[in-house]
Amino acid sequence: MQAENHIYPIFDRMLGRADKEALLHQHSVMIWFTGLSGSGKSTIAIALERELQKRGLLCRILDGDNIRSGINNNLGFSAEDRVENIRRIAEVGKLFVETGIITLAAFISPNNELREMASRIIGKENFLEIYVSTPLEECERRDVKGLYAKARKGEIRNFTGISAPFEAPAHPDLSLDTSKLSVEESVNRLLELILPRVKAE
Ligand SMILES: Nc1ncnc2c1ncn2[C@@H]1O[C@H](COP(=O)(O)OS(=O)(=O)O)[C@@H](OP(=O)(O)O)[C@H]1O
Ligand SMILES: Nc1ncnc2c1ncn2[C@@H]1O[C@H](COP(=O)(O)OP(=O)(O)O)[C@@H](O)[C@H]1O
Repeated sequence: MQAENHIYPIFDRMLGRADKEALLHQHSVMIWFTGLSGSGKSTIAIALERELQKRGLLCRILDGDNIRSGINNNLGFSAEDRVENIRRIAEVGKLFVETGIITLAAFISPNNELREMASRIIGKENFLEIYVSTPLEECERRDVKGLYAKARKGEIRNFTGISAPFEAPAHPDLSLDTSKLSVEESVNRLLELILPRVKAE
């Protein structure tokens, strides 16, 4: 009882998302990129972050390079591990969004169940789903990391698009096929969608 009396007044005084957003002169949102390996998720996120920063907007990118190599370095690509991967990313993403930061997550997140879980954790109203819909043939032609070749040879198991499924989102907020759109065109489409939401009045 005594502990509660001490703790509650402190929580009452804790600064909230609105205070952080006011400090940063922006509104936060989660921009969730989904698509095959090599579809262009990270490339577009990086280019978008630069454009938002030019406009005085603070962003944070979450991608395989900073998540799978760190907080999630004990996870692989089984169905169970992908659930835990996305769950942790969504929880971390939620913290950034609550800090007023525009958050860009670039993960394959290969099915509706995973993306719905992320949206539920972060809050539907804070979540924009961007489907980078570049066809498998183009991703495989690019084969940026040589992983498709290895997957075709059976050297990598459960490889999305080859030996593990990818379920396209039914109603994404935006679709970007990078076999047809330049990076600049994709970024411009994203800016049209995002700027009205994130700019402070
Ligand atoms: N089996 C298998 N399937 C898919 N991808 C694999 C696999 N093994 C390693 N990789 C590399 O890991 C990157 C995908 O990680 P994600 O965290 O985005 O995947 S997931 O959302 O949990 O499905 C993905 O990187 P991106 O190219 O950045 O998408 C791959 O390079
Ligand atoms: N129009 C385009 N949009 C995005 N990426 C493109 C485009 N054309 C070619 N690429 C190349 O495709 C690759 C996409 O890789 P990456 O961004 O790492 O994809 P992902 O994060 O989805 O795995 C990069 O080498 C990038 O330079």
